[in-house]
Amino acid sequence: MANSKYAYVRNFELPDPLLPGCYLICRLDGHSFHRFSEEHAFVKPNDERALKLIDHAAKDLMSEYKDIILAFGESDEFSFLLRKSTNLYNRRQAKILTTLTSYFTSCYVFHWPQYFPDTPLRYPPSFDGRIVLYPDERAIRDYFSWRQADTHINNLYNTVFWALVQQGGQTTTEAHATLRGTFSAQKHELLFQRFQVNYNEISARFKKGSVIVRELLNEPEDVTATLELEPVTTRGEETIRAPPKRKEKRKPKTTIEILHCDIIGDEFWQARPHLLAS
Ligand SMILES: Nc1nc2c(ncn2[C@@H]2O[C@H](COP(=O)(O)OP(=O)(O)OP(=O)(O)O)[C@@H](O)[C@H]2O)c(=O)[nH]1
Ligand SMILES: [Mg+2]
Repeated sequence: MANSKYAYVRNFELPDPLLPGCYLICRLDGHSFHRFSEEHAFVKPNDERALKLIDHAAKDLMSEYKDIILAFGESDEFSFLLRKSTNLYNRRQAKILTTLTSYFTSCYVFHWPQYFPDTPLRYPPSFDGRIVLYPDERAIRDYFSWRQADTHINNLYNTVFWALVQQGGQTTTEAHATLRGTFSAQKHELLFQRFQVNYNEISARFKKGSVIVRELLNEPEDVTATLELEPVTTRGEETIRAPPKRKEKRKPKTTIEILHCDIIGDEFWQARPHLLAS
């Protein structure tokens, strides 16, 4: 074959399988969103439009890839949990990471005009991505607790910081200096005393981030099973019933829900044992 002398280059393409039996977390993060948020005049510290947009892209990704069972997002990042038994693209790392990242990015751009109707995109945004393998449920729960704790710490800091700048008239350098070394309780107090803001009353979306979960739907009774018992004919005194049909193994029905709730602690996970089961 004319091409055969070139075909050896194929051998340089090495397989990149992800270890079986481990949970996969794919985390995507906006590239240089400090600049992107400035150029597109995001509201500080939280732009609800931007957060709803990134949630929308994440939900689209979960609709497209059914093996994503849970996602958590804050600021310019989203983490996606894939079930440990997933065989998506034969668990090829580059294939999974690149398709997820590019589909998510396309969805972000695709829905942009819906959330920013008066702000045309000045340049195309991009996201970086990584996949990390986790061996057990404990690590998965700790991973999401870590991201949500991060959301809380950043949001509290940013809320007080921008109150000091926007309402308190401090420069950004002064505001950083005011907050240096302060504990959480002191930040709450400062917000309340100086700006009459009760942090607990701030939107849950800002305080807790976005949790997107594939919830199990309660399935209605299987009506075909009852119909199968109806007699189809009689011979003499004998009633002949339809032969029992082989019951189809149905996948449980699911729905994708966006929540802004505590994922730290047992309650969330105990209510959803299906998430980490397979
Ligand atoms: N004003 C505003 N800025 C936001 C919002 N969400 C994210 N950002 C910006 O996006 C940044 C995200 O942080 P990082 O991911 O650490 O920073 P980055 O500039 O994206 O840098 P890399 O991720 O390393 O490329 C924040 O520091 C903010 O500047 C928002 O709702 N409002
Ligand atoms: Mg970023």
